[in-house]
Amino acid sequence: MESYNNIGIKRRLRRFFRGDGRALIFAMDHGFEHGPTDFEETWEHINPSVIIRKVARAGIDGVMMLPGIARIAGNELIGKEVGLMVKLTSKTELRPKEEWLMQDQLGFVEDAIKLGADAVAATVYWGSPYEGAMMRQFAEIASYAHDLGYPVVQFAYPRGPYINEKYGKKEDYRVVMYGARAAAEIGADMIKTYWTGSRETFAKVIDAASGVPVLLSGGAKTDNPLDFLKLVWEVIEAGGSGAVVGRNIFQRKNPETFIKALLRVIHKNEEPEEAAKAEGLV
Ligand SMILES: O=C(COP(=O)(O)O)[C@@H](O)[C@H](O)[C@H](O)COP(=O)(O)O
Repeated sequence: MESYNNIGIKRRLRRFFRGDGRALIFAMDHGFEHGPTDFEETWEHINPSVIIRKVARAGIDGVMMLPGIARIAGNELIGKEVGLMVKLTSKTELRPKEEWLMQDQLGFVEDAIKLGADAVAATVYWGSPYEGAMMRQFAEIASYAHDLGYPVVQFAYPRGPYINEKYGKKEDYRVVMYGARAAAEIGADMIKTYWTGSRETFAKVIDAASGVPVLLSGGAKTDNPLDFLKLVWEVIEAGGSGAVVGRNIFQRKNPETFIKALLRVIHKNEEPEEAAKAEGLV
């Protein structure tokens, strides 16, 4: 029975990655995690169908959404070769700040499967006072999903009071590396995490994940699109498996052009300047 499940996990994971083992995944959970104001600059993208249509048209490899957004915009993915990742945990920024270090489960593996998901995802804030609860939550989701042959993606985000005390900042490579290692050890099939500031240190994070693909978590939009292309270039040069990007795509007026430039960097090994020029970004 186990071998059946493993093949399922492998096949579904491949729906995100091209033959080069890399992927560009569009993230759209911001209306919940940050609030709808994240869409203010490009308001038409508040409608998930509008932005999902654009990203699919641009050739994105995968999309990550919460169950309700997948329900609203799922039609846009029918007939497209785009992997669907449904995230099953989250938090709002409306809750008291002392609870921001916890993500709760808001959907179930069965819901994701009914939505046609190829993978499910859950966040663990390593170092949080609620770490234990998120570990259990992740383990329960993973155990259930793995039994059914579905891969589980971990957003491995070290966050917590002791991290700052011990390492100074959560982006210290030793902290990110620790989170990625913990994600691999708990059974994640793909890891999304922070940039560590240099190619060399990010390569160590990848080593610590021991073969589990590590993707960059995008972060805030850069004013100059070239800066973000350069960041993704560094991730790929470090041996990273790609990027999961939200704001740097949907907060731009021309997301399709930007995606095409990112795909050039990720899949064609084009230098950022070259990719930006080819897509008319500079
Ligand atoms: O992890 C998330 C939010 O992280 P955050 O608490 O803002 O550091 C995800 O909800 C986002 O989808 C992810 O960060 C990717 O989106 P961008 O950071 O590229 O906008």
